[in-house]
Amino acid sequence: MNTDASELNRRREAVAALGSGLRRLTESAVRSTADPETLRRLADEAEKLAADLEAAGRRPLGAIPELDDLRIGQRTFSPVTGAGHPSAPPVIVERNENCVRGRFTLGFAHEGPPRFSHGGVSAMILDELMGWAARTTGSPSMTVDLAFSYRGPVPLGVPLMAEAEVTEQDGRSIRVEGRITPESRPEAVLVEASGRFVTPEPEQISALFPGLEHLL
Ligand SMILES: CCCCCCCC(=O)SCCNC(=O)CCNC(=O)[C@H](O)C(C)(C)COP(=O)(O)OP(=O)(O)OC[C@H]1O[C@@H](n2cnc3c(N)ncnc32)[C@H](O)[C@@H]1OP(=O)(O)O
Repeated sequence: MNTDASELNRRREAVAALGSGLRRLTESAVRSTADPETLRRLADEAEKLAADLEAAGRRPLGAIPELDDLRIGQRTFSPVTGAGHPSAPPVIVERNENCVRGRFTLGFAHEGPPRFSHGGVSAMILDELMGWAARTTGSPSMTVDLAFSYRGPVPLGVPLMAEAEVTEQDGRSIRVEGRITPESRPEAVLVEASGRFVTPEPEQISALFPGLEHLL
């Protein structure tokens, strides 16, 4: 496959375009009040679309898309930040020295209590952003312990912000704090998180991610 910069850009834009269309479809599907005949017809069309995509080529389990950069946490098909993922908000991340900030808006696809986000969605967003913050230390790491305090419901359809920063590093262990707030009121913390990330030993990395060591 041709992987020069312009070809990668064309692919990046096309992946984002498909992701955007699928997000609109997902949002429409979970809001739909259509009659059963319409739903069945659209279900058949969805099966055909899926078959076309499958026939056009699929990556095997464990293969890293060429658009990804694992060293900074960038995953094209991440369920949190991936422009190509059908249910990612997607969170748009800015990296700073030892902290990261993500901006996003949640929709019906992320609903838990009526009008508010599912608690697991908030947890998933914080886990990912805190992982990006841990990566600012320069070492790859994995979440081993993560605790959340839900202080207020997270509204759908409102611009939100997630922030995470490294608070301590001791050998392989990295402590990270995170929070979700409305973008317009950063002082109003809705979800708070505290976690620990551990850098696997080189032999653990080889056992867990064979062949990918040079990408981590
Ligand atoms: C390499 C990067 C790839 C990209 C990752 C993307 C981010 C993710 O999505 S991570 C996914 C979710 N997380 C996981 O699946 C991790 C599962 N856990 C593991 O595989 C292992 O715990 C692993 C490999 C990280 C570390 O294993 P191992 O080296 O045997 O741990 P171990 O020696 O027992 O513990 C290391 C330290 O962490 C602590 N620790 C381990 N597990 C926990 C835990 N659950 N809670 C609190 N502390 C823990 C230990 O107490 C120890 O601390 P200390 O050094 O102070 O004694």
